[in-house]
Amino acid sequence: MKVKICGITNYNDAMRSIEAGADALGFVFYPKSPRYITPEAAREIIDRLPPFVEKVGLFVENTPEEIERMAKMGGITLAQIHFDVDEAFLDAVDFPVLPVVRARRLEDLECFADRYRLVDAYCEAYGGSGKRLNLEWFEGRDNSRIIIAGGLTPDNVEELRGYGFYGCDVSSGTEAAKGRKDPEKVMRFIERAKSL
Ligand SMILES: O=C(O)c1ccccc1NCC(=O)[C@H](O)[C@H](O)COP(=O)(O)O
Repeated sequence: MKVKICGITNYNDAMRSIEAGADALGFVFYPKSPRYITPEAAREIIDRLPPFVEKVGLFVENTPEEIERMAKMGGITLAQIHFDVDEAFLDAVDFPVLPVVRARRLEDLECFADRYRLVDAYCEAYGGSGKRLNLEWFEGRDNSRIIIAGGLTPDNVEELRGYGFYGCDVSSGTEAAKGRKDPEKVMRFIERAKSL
């Protein structure tokens, strides 16, 4: 399973995550987040990172024009879009896009059926809440295009076994404090997720 470590704010956390086996890193371009990083600061980190690791920018309620401008400024390779967007909005963004579904219930998952999407627990803060999703919603479904997020930790990630998710995403469950990673949690999370 692919693993994204989200909420990267500094070079050391980025490198430790990559060395532990992360497939993707997330940079939160949302000023109200405790993990906020400017596109310029993300660029300074990303320019020093090795290739073949996805650098994901997180956008909340931005226009396609803002997303493109910040994405290029930040040097990211994929835009993760937190918004109640439709297909037309996604098509208007001139950049590879990962739409986020904030799930309240099973029916929410039916949208974007032909795209890969990240499914997160519904919360006012848009993400990084540590709130869990109900895994029962995913039983008996094709989850091969779903990246599961929401309240995952090194201690519960093995519960994802058997669901066939494409990937998983974690933020607060690998932190020592908001915006600072705990290297031991990062290593343990990735090791267990990769064993599924
Ligand atoms: O992490 C944030 O602060 C954040 C703020 C605004 C929009 C999205 C945000 N994070 C999104 C993520 O992809 C998180 O990794 C995801 O919500 C899971 O978070 P957690 O439950 O803490 O593992």
